[in-house]
Amino acid sequence: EIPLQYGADRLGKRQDAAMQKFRDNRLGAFIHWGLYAIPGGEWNGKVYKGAAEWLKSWAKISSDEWMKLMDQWNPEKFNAKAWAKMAKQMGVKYVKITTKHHEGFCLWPSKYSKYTVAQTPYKKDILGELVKAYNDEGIDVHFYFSVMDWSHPDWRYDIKSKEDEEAMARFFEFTDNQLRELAERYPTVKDFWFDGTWDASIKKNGWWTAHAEKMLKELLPGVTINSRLRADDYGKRHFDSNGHMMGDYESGYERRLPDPVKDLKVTRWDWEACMTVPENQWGYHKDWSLSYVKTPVEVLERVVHAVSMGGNMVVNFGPQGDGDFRPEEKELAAYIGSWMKKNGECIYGCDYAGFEKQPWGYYTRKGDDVYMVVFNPPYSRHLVVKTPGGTSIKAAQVVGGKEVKVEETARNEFNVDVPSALPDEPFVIKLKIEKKQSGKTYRDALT
Ligand SMILES: Cc1ccc([C@@H]2N[C@@H](C)[C@@H](O)[C@H]2O)cc1
Repeated sequence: EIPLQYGADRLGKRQDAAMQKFRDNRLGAFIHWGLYAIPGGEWNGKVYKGAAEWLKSWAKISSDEWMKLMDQWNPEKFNAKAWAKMAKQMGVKYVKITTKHHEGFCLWPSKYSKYTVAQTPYKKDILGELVKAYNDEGIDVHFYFSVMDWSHPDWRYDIKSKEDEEAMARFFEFTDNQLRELAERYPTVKDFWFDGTWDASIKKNGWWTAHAEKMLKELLPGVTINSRLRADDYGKRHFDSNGHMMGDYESGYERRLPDPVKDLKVTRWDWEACMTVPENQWGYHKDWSLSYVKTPVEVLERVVHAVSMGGNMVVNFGPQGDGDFRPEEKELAAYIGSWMKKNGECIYGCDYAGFEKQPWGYYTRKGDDVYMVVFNPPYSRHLVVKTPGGTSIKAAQVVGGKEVKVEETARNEFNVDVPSALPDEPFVIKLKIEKKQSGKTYRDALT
């Protein structure tokens, strides 16, 4: 192995209680909320199709011009308790909030920046209100933090001169101050999810990324940190030059998921995916007709897909500038929540089952219970299950419903019956499995 000073701090999954809670949570929500929610993708009468939280970039707006939006920041419909109720009803166990996105506007009254809620007509500490409201509902709070800060004069994309080096030194001190401030003001925060760390200016300073993780873990024992923060001695990100994951969970699955057959390697480490409901909108965009908007079932399938491979899924919400949510997002939260109320046991605390993927859907597992989450019931009305060697199925029951017939059809192969009255939404069958060789003998073909 290559000797590294700023490579992975640990091999294998963290086994402490805080990480187990991160893992057991499984379903989270992202909140992308900032000045970009005010224009909602439109500038000077032109609607930009790109991600709304990047409007400043698409419309080539100067920071001075962009920050004038602060004078309009007064979300009169914002109600932290209502947001927390919506999250509770959706069944999310944690919420990741953009404390500061690339634009540099802070949802908390940071004393290190003049671009914060304190300098807006709203004045109050939005982040503080949200942390309290979510925590009061028993929901963990995670902080999204963009290292790249378009508003800061010392931010550099690359380091090509002594001045750049000196500027970035000041920038890292500014960032350390903000991170320490967040940790000290909101000590119940459970995770920092870093973004905006792909530029050369960060890759050439792997030492700082290791320092930032170490500093937060000293301030908040148990806190989890995403792999996206980290760059090693050679600028390698997420996984160091020896192939070991940095941080506590992989955070590369943004708007994409590992393949359930080809990418089983991800079951060896912790990982968390995040997704948008439109094709690519994190912040509020006023016109969702510009791209495909996933249906609630399509969102649900991605949640189950992630959990079936031992990962978490964070579903994104982009609140409006007035502090309310668009109807599509309220409906999505309600649908997911009603499904979780009936079937959440196949998500929360569940992991990869180690069964071969089948076309009808996904497996998840909790101890000896294996769940079949069915999205595509077959015309045969038989759900084929291929069990690992020495494993057999003792019983099968629809969650919230009746037993279904299980029949052994070949070595380590079973037919589990689809319920006679086919449910009108994805349904879950709970299997009782047992370590048992089959009583039957099977001959393989001679070919
Ligand atoms: C090219 C690109 C840069 C940044 C992003 C940010 N990461 C997501 C989690 C959002 O915050 C998006 O603005 C997305 C794509």
